[in-house]
Amino acid sequence: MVNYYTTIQSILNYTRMFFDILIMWLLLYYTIKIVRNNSRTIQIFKGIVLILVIKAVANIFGLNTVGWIADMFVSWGFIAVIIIFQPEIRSLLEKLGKSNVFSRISTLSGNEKEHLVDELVKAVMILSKDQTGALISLEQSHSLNDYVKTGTPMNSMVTAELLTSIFVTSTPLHDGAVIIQGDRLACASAYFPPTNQELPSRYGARHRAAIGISEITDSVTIVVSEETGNISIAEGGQITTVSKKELRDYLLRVVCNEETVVREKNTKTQNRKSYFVIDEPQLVVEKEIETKKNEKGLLNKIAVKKQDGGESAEADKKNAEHKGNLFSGIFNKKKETEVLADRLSELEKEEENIKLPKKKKKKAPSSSMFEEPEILEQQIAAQEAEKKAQAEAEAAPEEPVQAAVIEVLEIKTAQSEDEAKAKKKPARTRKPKDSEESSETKAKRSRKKTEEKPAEDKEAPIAETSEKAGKENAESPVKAGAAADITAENQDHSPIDDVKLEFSASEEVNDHSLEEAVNSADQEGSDKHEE
Ligand SMILES: Nc1ncnc2c1ncn2[C@@H]1O[C@H](COP(=O)(O)OP(=O)(O)OP(=O)(O)O)[C@@H](O)[C@H]1O
Repeated sequence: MVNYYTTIQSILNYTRMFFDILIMWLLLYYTIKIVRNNSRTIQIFKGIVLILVIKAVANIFGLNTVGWIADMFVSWGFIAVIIIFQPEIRSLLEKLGKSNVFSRISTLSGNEKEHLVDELVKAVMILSKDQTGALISLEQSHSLNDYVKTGTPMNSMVTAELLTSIFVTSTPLHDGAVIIQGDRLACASAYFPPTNQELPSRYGARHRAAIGISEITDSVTIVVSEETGNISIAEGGQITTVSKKELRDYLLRVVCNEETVVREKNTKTQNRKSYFVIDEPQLVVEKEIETKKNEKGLLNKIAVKKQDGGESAEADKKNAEHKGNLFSGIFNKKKETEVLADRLSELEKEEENIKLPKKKKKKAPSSSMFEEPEILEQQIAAQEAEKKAQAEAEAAPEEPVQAAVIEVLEIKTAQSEDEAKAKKKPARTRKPKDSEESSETKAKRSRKKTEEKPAEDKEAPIAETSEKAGKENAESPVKAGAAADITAENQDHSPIDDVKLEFSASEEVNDHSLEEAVNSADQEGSDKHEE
């Protein structure tokens, strides 16, 4: 009797020990998992380990003060860790609270599960082909009821027709996500909290939302890109671009819980992206982390049903090399892939029966549409001002000539009127000769002269001014000609002569009118100068 009692007692003790170790192991496992998935926690974990090492070293060598400080850190560190990891702890507890032991999906029969997978694959294939954006989340053990509330409740059977209709862009329900609970389409237009991870710019709001929901729940989210038609799966904060076949394999595993074969060979560590792997993983270089190829990540979970009879490792390797991506190596069963291919081609045929409405071609936005309205207004105003200035310049071609004359007058105002009168005669006699010359010839002559003769002390400002006027007006024969008149004569005559030439270009100018012109031009020049 005593023996029986002690045996039961020892069995109970062993059971207790077993559960004790199991719970501790689970705690350790999940702690390491949380630490490893978060770069912030890795840093903090390293810090804690460092303090423990310092404490041990201090104890060994009898460094009392260092040991005391390390002790303080350890005893208060517990509270610090709780404060620092508050968001992580909260989400962990939330997950525990919301997890169902029996998820809706697990209560479905085998046929129902397979039907669900087929309908999903068919819908995604159509949406991908049509490049219609979609976001479909499959509830697992963690309830998505909170997110169902954010959308439009539907509670209908999952069919490819319904799914594709929802995401047609002209429908009111297309914006947001569809949530599937079990084999029911719970809601459309649901809103998911987007991730805060730093992602490449090509991933927009839809992909962010998919990663976001996969971070806080154990749901599996399928994303169809509107831009590329690519299909991606988000799970556990990771997103992976998959092919149609890979999508089906993955869903079979997730929904039907088919026994899978995880690749066992090639256990060497290799660089793999932390959360992004596209069809050609070698092209992706962002945020690489060291992971084991055979570890149970998202990629490795995509495997096929286990069957009797094996295929040689060589064939598997060849297959992997042929496909050239991470998914390829995991398919161990040739027969199985053939069966899958058959089912896929069947689905493709069925998919052809569903036609989506033709998309309206959107007008590509011009770059100016993205600019600020104020900047746009400023640009328009500047353009108008430029046009106005051009129109004015065209309407008043003589203005530069007048300006040049005024400049000449300003420089030469010191010269006496008598001198000007004395030089009137030759100017008048020369006038017909000048007027005979074409304005272009004058311009050429003026430029030549200016180049040949460097301006003399007295004449320099005039020459410069004339040259400037000539250059400015080189494009316009009228302006150039007028400027040349002044330039040419400046070399031999006084500025008053030039003025006379200018103003008597087409008609006879008498002394009186010339004086008046000189005076008025002088007045105008001084006014402008004042301005
Ligand atoms: N937080 C969210 N929850 C649910 N759906 C969202 C959320 N954010 C965006 N979406 C959906 O994504 C659409 C916008 O996608 P966006 O073009 O920004 O994403 P994307 O990741 O660049 O994908 P695509 O390649 O399809 O363009 C929205 O019209 C909406 O339907």
